[in-house]
Amino acid sequence: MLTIRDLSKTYANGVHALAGVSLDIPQGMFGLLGPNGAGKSSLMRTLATLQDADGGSATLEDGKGGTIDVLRDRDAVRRQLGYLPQDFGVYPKVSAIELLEHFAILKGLTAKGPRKEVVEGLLAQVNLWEVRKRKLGTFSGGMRQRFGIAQALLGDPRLVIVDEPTAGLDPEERNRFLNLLAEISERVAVILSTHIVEDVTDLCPTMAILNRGQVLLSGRPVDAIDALSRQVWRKQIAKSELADYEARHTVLSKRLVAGHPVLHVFASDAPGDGFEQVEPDLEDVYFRQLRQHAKAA
Ligand SMILES: Nc1ncnc2c1ncn2[C@@H]1O[C@H](COP(=O)(O)OP(=O)(O)OP(=O)(O)O)[C@@H](O)[C@H]1O
Repeated sequence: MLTIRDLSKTYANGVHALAGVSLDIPQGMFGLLGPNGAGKSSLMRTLATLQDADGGSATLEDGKGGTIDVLRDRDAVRRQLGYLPQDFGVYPKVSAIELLEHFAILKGLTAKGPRKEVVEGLLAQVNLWEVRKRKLGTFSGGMRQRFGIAQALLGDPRLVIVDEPTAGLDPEERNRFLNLLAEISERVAVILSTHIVEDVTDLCPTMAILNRGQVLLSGRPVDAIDALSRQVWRKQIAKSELADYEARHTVLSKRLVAGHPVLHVFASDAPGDGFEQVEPDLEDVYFRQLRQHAKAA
């Protein structure tokens, strides 16, 4: 669906935001996972034709047997693409239906009848029909993001890019939003960029981990989890023991449970010290990759 090869971008301040990114992004939901500053937004903005890359290529299938050069043929990409940026702003004094109408006109839906049908259909799809006449300034974070999805779906895109859409949403809104994305991904390719591991675990059949502009891993989460099988160990310790354990073990994560740190450590053989083996999850995969990358740097 989308093939990215050796994409690079260095900003004027010398930051290598993309350092030779290559990815194959299929239909369905693709999770792009990485910490703040990994380069996710730089990649999303490049694919959305909002900024130039320094080198590399990105090719999008056009659905008719041909391909589109994403870096050069911007108009063609824009006809196939919906984008929800990280900092999606709305006019607070305008109602949802008015603003969506306005975006629809900008997208080229000039005929009134069909436009009304599309706008109303999208508002119903993202569950904002009841509140369509309310001013956007009164919307919660989750409602705003669902409105953001409605505008991204205008013009029937084949690829939808959403950049960190769940940051700041409460658990219920986050769930609702992710369910909406899952529904959409049955029909269009969705790239979901996020620093929240569960967003990917819950939803994405394929994924990549990005850090400091480099792809650390890409493929199916289940395979990456399988590869860690029998190598993740867990133990609850006292806070005062933390530094000692960190010095002696490869600690992947520590989480406070009832005030006591629970460690996940990586070890190919039993690490002793009272650790018990656990089934690895995607968070273990993620922290292991980031750790290895930090060590190599
Ligand atoms: N316009 C810019 N000029 C200079 N440096 C930039 C610019 N945009 C991003 N950067 C830097 O490039 C790196 C990658 O940033 P980017 O926003 O792509 O990462 P990200 O993974 O989306 O992180 P975040 O979630 O924090 O936005 C960071 O070090 C950032 O400070």
